[in-house]
Amino acid sequence: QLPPRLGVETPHSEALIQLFETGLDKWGIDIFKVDELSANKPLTSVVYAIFEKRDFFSKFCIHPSTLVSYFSQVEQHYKPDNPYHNAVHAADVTQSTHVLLNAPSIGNVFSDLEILASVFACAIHDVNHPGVTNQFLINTENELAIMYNDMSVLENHHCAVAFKLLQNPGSNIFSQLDDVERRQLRKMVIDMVLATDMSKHMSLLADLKTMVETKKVAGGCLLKLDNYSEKMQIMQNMVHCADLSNPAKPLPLSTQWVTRVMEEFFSQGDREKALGLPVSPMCCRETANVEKSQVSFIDFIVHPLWEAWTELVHPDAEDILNTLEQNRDYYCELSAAKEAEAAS
Ligand SMILES: O[C@@H](CN1CCOCC1)Cn1nccc1-c1ccc(OC(F)F)c(OC2CCCC2)c1
Ligand SMILES: [Zn+2]
Repeated sequence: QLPPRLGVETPHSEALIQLFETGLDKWGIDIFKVDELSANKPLTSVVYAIFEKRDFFSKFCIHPSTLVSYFSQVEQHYKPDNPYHNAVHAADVTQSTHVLLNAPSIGNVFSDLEILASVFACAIHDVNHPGVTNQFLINTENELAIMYNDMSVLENHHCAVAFKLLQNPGSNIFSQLDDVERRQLRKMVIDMVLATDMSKHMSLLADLKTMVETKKVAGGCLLKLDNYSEKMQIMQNMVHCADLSNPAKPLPLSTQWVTRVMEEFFSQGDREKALGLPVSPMCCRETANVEKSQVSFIDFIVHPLWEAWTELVHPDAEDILNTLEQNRDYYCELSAAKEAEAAS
């Protein structure tokens, strides 16, 4: 028999259905409201809603109860005590990518399997995140760093946990794919999740800029890119853009993410101090300048990435870039005001 609507038991199912009706395809849905209305199952409900909207249940012969069984386990493996790297972030990145995939200029570029892989990769991309950085795991010789030889430690772990959960009985949502499709999907997911490692950011962005310069466009649509590598570059950058989309969301959402990420960074700083380790940049709650850090994060990392993406899908992401620039100015003014106050 069918699981509850949207795959989650909640007293607010009607309101949640309403919210998805109006907001699922919109940049700026209140994902924190989704968290509340889904009784803290934002990931399962967002994935269920996207699979329904994209008709994935029938396209890939996935039984709704299998989807609920698998993503409930994935959701449980996101640590709810993490202020930032929790299931709400996963739901946010997944829904953001769902919106990016709807850009007209991307329309016919990706196959259903590639779209399935992208949505799945987002949903699991930070699963079981410990709330500390790769550098912290390496510096403390954490078992995960030993396991993955200090290479993309978190990202390898997220992938491995996600695929291990698929093997649980009644949870393999890909059981009806043929072997070729399943192998292709697994490779695409691994390539996308490993590309969310911030140490890959500069090379990913360089490739995106090269592609934009040589962009093959006909009639405003990106041409069907035949080779895997070019297509994967776009998918990796799309997921990376969604992962770094907090500053490009409406300000009330963006400020909540800043508070959350700083809380997570500060608790890492507290742990580093307690361990006698040097405190990582922006992790010291006594000295960090939150607003200034956001301005440089946007100027040096987020804006260059979104500028390149906006050019690639021109003009579909103009509003997103504008929001990013407005938010940047907000943090800049806040930072200046803080400085002026400190000087007075
Ligand atoms: O840590 C970031 C990459 N580092 C690379 C080295 O330079 C500083 C930035 C990306 N990252 N990785 C995991 C979470 C986040 C991350 C996600 C949303 C962030 O801000 C906001 F949008 F919520 C965010 O802000 C930090 C704190 C102040 C500036 C950067 C960080
Ligand atoms: Zn993430």
